[in-house]
Amino acid sequence: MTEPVLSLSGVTRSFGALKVSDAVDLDLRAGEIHALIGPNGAGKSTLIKLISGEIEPDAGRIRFAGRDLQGLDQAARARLGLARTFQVSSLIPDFSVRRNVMLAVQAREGSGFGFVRQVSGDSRLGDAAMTALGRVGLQDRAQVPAAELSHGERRLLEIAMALALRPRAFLMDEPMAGLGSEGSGALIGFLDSLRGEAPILLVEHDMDAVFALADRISVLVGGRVIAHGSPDDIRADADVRAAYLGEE
Ligand SMILES: Nc1ncnc2c1ncn2[C@@H]1O[C@H](COP(=O)(O)OP(=O)(O)OP(=O)(O)O)[C@@H](O)[C@H]1O
Repeated sequence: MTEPVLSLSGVTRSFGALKVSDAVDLDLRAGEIHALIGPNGAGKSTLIKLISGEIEPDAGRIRFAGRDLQGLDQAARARLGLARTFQVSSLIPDFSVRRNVMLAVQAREGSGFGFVRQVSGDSRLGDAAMTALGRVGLQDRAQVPAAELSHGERRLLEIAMALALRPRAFLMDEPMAGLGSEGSGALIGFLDSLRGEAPILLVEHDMDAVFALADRISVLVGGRVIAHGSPDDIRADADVRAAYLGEE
């Protein structure tokens, strides 16, 4: 079998006395959506932060696109093709939707977010931005300041910015949060079509979305992966039902 796009082995991280990631093994293969579920405080967001480089593990290895990520900061990991979505802080609220995506395209090309003023006149960047916006259905909102978008539209903008990076893998932390049923239905459809482009590690509390989308599911409880398998395996797993799904 080919090497997974992303793999974690023995990843461990504590905050003080609290072990939040406990010898986690996990992988993400080409073409799949791998959902990471678990109760509040299980350590899901911490794993996303460990993978994206926001924090470093105390022990264990993370490999992505054939290389060890140890010592690489968030920007370097993003340049390798690791796209983390739903960092609301990455939007510039006063800039238009289109200009926000143009900045993301420019960042992919290595010049960073430094040349904020020059970006607005570059038609090539503008075209790439409009392509990404068209993919998520936001082309009609391109000229609106990002601050005026609805919550659901902001989520889509963040996906467009990630798409513009042409990533090798997506890390998505609760993309459905705060969306109504119509919004989450549309996002489920879109994510479903996205997995062929780049695999998705999906942290999500919305179990309808998880069971609709996931090819595989890992269940995290107290920082440990207590179960891993297909959606049918997970539904049938007695430990999971006791630890998590039973709470629903
Ligand atoms: N920087 C930090 N310093 C100290 N404790 C932290 C820090 N970050 C997270 N924690 C603790 O680690 C545990 C796991 O948090 P994490 O946010 O990873 O859980 P989660 O599974 O994503 O939860 P939720 O589903 O509620 O978002 C929690 O007990 C949290 O309080």
